[in-house]
Parts: sequence; structure tokens; C-alpha cells
Amino acid sequence: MAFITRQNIRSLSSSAALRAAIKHVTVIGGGLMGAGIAQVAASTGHSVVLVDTSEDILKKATKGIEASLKRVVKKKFAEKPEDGEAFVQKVLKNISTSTDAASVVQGTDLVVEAIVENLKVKQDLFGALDKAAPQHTIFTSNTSSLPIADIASSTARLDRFGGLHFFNPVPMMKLVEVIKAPATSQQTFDVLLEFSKALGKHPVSCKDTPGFIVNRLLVPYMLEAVRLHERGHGSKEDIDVAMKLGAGYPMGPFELLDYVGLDTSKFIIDGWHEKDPDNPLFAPSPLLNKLVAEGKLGKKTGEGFYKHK
Ligand SMILES: CCCCCCC[C@H](O)CC(=O)SCCNC(=O)CCNC(=O)[C@H](O)C(C)(C)COP(=O)([O-])OP(=O)([O-])OC[C@H]1O[C@@H](n2cnc3c(N)ncnc32)[C@H](O)[C@@H]1OP(=O)([O-])[O-]
Ligand SMILES: NC(=O)c1ccc[n+]([C@@H]2O[C@H](COP(=O)([O-])OP(=O)(O)OC[C@H]3O[C@@H](n4cnc5c(N)ncnc54)[C@H](O)[C@@H]3O)[C@@H](O)[C@H]2O)c1
Repeated sequence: MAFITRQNIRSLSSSAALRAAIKHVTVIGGGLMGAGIAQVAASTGHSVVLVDTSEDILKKATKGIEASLKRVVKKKFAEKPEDGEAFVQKVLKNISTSTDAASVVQGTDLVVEAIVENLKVKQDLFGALDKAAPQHTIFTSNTSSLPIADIASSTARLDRFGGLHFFNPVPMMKLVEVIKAPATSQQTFDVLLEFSKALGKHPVSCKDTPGFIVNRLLVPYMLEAVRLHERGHGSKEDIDVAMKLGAGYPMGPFELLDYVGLDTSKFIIDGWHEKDPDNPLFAPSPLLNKLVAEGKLGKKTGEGFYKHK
């Protein structure tokens, strides 16, 4: 049992206060990532509004969340399936949906943005939200590759703007990269660390540098795999098996590219190539570009490097 001292009473109450700061969460973008973030926030007792551009997308997102919750409870409540079903219903009740971001942020403590990986689109969104959200609301982006400071520059709340980079699939992946941009206040950063813990995740602190930690290492590796295949030095199947059995990765690089989405992968590579055109690590891949041009975006469209049922 922990020995209670004045000091740890103080730190307990301050971490409780930081946690209490976030009750209502608005997740913008109901795609792969936004749906997962909404699910996890709702599962940990937060009241969540999920926003996207159409009711159809939101219906699909809600169906996906329900299916994912059922997979979670199948394991978690294996002994008592009826408790599992009650949990699913309780979590779904914590989530509402909207196509009007500006009106729903009026009652929110935290915005987590997970829309398309495009700086201008993200800036336009946050510029509009900045006028509608209360002063205390913290804004965050789940961007994979864009500087948080650039996204935040369309707002007047630089101290209340940080990064929360989740990993796909959000319900399974334990890591959250919490990004402190130069103007992010220590209090905002502390609230975001505590929020990540409240979600049951393991946060790591990151500077606002390209790709933070994981993607700065992962993107060059995945691109090297594609180049190795483009040179004819290995089939995608063999490369995937090699990295799973030889390096212990749960998915090979081509499986993971299909899982992440080839459109998102291309946005990341093109953005970094534009900023650093002489860096061979970020050189575009003709094969990836061809697949994206053909609309083969990976698992989400049924075909990418592989065909998916
Ligand atoms: C070139 C540029 C590219 C850069 C990309 C950067 C992108 C980004 O910024 C960063 C990332 O996210 S990087 C990406 C980072 N991500 C990675 O690196 C991911 C690497 N992959 C993995 O860690 C594992 O393969 C998985 C955990 C995905 C699946 O586990 P598995 O053992 O291989 O196989 P399984 O049999 O399928 O599933 C087993 C069980 O897991 C559970 N479950 C799974 N999905 C679920 C969901 N959505 N909901 C709920 N539950 C889910 C479920 O219980 C299921 O059992 P069921 O009986 O079937 O229901
Ligand atoms: N796919 C991944 O593995 C992954 C992992 C970590 C981070 N990310 C980042 O998360 C973000 C979202 O990626 P994703 O894979 O979920 O993309 P996605 O294409 O699956 O979903 C994006 C969603 O945003 C919606 N959207 C676009 N513009 C909008 C707007 N102005 N307002 C409201 N909704 C809007 C789209 O309709 C779509 O449903 C990107 O910044 C991406 O880089 C992706």
C-alpha cells in the first residue's frame, strides 16, 4: 500500500484536477482514426460528439464503433457476455454525432481533430472553431506529419493548442504521442498527458519536429520497403513475411500501408518531400502514386497493395 504524504496528496489532487478538466470531447473526422478516438474517449466515461461532413459518414462511423466495441467486449467480458452488451450500450450513449462543428464546440473542453492530412484544410477548420469555442477549450490535432505550430497558426489560442497523435487501430494501440509546440503552455501539455492516461493510453512527450518520434522512424522504413520491392529485390509478400518473422513486427510494411491508407501515406510523403526535396528518405514512390491514382487506397477501399475482402 502506498504511504500517504502531504506531497503525494498534493500531486494526487493536482492530477485529479487535470483529469477533471476534460469531460466533453469533440472529435472532428469520423474516419479510421476519429472513430477510434471517439470510441476510446467514450469508453472511458467522456461525453463525446463526433463530427464529420455528412450523416452517411457518421452512420458508417457509428456502425464501425459498435463493431469494434463488440470485439473489445468479447475478450473483456468473456465470462459475462450480458455485462459486455450493457457496456457497449453505455458507451454508445456517451457518443452523439453532428455535421456542424462550430455549434458543438460551444460546450466542449477538448477538440481532437482527425480530418484529412492537409495543412490548409486543417487551418481553415481551426480558424472557424477558434471563433466558436469557449476560451478554456483546448485544441489538438492527430496529424501524422504536419507541424502543430503551423496548424495552430490559424487560431489565437497558441497556448491552448497541442498535438495528440494516436495510433491505428486506436482501441488496441497503447501509445499516444503528446506534442508540445513552442507556444503550448505547460498547463495545456499537462492536461493532455493526463487525458491520455485517462484513456488508458501510455503517453510519450514529443517536440514539434517532423513525424514526432514514431513516424520519423516508421515512414523511412516503410518507404524503403516499397523501394526494395520497386527495384525487384523482393516480392511484397516475402518482404512482409520477412519483417514479421525476422523482425517481430505484427504486420509487414505493405500490410501496414494498406491498413493506414495509401492516400494518407502519400499526403505524408508528398508534404515532407516538398519541404526537403533533396532528402532521399522522403522521395516519392511511383508504385504508391500509381495505386493512389487508381483509387486503390488500401483496406478502406477494398484494394491497395493487396486485395481485401
Ligand atoms: C509511408 C507512410 C506511412 C506512415 C503511416 C503513419 C500513420 C500514423 O500516423 C501512425 C500509425 O498509426 S502507424 C500504424 C501503427 N499500427 C500498427 O503498427 C499496427 C500493427 N498491427 C497490430 O498491432 C496488430 O496486427 C493488430 C492489433 C492490428 C491486430 O492484431 P492481430 O493479433 O494481428 O490480429 P487480429 O486477429 O486481426 O486481431 C486480434 C484481436 O485484436 C482485437 N482487435 C483488432 N483490431 C481491433 C479493432 N479495430 N477494434 C477492436 N478490437 C480489435 C480483437 O480482439 C481481435 O480479435 P477478434 O477475435 O478478431 O475480434
Ligand atoms: N490512418 C492512420 O493510420 C493514421 C494514424 C495516425 C494519425 N493519422 C492522421 O489522422 C488524420 C485522419 O486520418 P484517417 O486515416 O482517419 O483519415 P480518413 O480518411 O479515414 O478520415 C478522415 C475523415 O475526415 C472527414 N473530414 C474531412 N474534412 C473534414 C472537415 N472539414 N470537417 C469534418 N470532417 C472532415 C472525412 O469525411 C473523413 O471521414 C490525418 O491527419 C492522419 O494523418 C492517421
